[in-house]
Amino acid sequence: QFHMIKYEDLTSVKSLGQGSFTRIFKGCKTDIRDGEKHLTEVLLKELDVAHKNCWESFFEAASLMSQISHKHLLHVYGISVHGVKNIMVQEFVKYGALDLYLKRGRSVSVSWKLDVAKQLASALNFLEEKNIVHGNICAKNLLLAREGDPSQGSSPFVKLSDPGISVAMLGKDVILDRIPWVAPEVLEFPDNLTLECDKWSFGATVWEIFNNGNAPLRGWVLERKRRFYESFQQLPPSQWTELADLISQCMDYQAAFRPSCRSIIRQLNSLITSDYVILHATEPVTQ
Ligand SMILES: N#Cc1ccc(Nc2nc(N)cc(-n3cnc(CCO)c3)n2)cc1
Repeated sequence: QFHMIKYEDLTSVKSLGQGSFTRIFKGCKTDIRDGEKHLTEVLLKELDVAHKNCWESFFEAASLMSQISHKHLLHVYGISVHGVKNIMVQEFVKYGALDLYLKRGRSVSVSWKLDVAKQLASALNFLEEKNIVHGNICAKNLLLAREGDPSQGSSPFVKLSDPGISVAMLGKDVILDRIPWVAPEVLEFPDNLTLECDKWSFGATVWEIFNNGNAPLRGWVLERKRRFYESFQQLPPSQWTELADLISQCMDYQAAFRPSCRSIIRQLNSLITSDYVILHATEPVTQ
């Protein structure tokens, strides 16, 4: 279901570190179109050999992203298999993962953050309309294509990355480690990812964005994370009550009570017009 890219048409330029079970490289793809040689800057996502057995799930994620197209969904050019190497070839998104961008201490305005949240909500709405579950919504999987001018509040532009290997393929410990992004019901039924699971993850991701990319429950051990769900705890609420309300609606332990994407977008729109935004034009950067 997707384009196969010849390994010899790819060159990797430099390593950019790793995602979970993958390593990522900045690279180049050459293709010949109407007799001309074209070079395209790409992101090469290589599945760790140790997780070679997950290659179906790895490529399923790629095919999900290449079957549909939306301005806030990452474009996947195709895949390349060469010996033990399984490589997903993606568009190179200029500023990389949003969590790292925010952690680098860029002071961005509240309206900048709301803009990003709204773009993610519209990508989720698009997937919901097609009844497609992403399964790994988090700030690390939000890629920043345009910075916008954070202080002038000129708008950023984000793209949702592929979900990677399905959480159902991974061990219990990986699922526990994804607390609080993974919906509570996924711990019991990892094979049954629903659209509601993405709503929960959306809530945790908005929390990250408004906490400057700092991970919620950062550094907690798995046992403590598990107890967080067992005792139905919520993330520390933002002092902006309307935002805290939206996050806790998304992170409702009863999946059926989580809001529709349309409701999420409506609530974000009313947040954007609230006076809190003007009062907190650029939050002081809290390290
Ligand atoms: N310094 C720097 C820098 C690094 C990366 C990019 N670009 C880019 N493009 C993509 N398509 C995907 C990713 N990416 C980043 N982390 C993951 C793993 C979690 O998904 C995926 N990064 C741009 C600048």
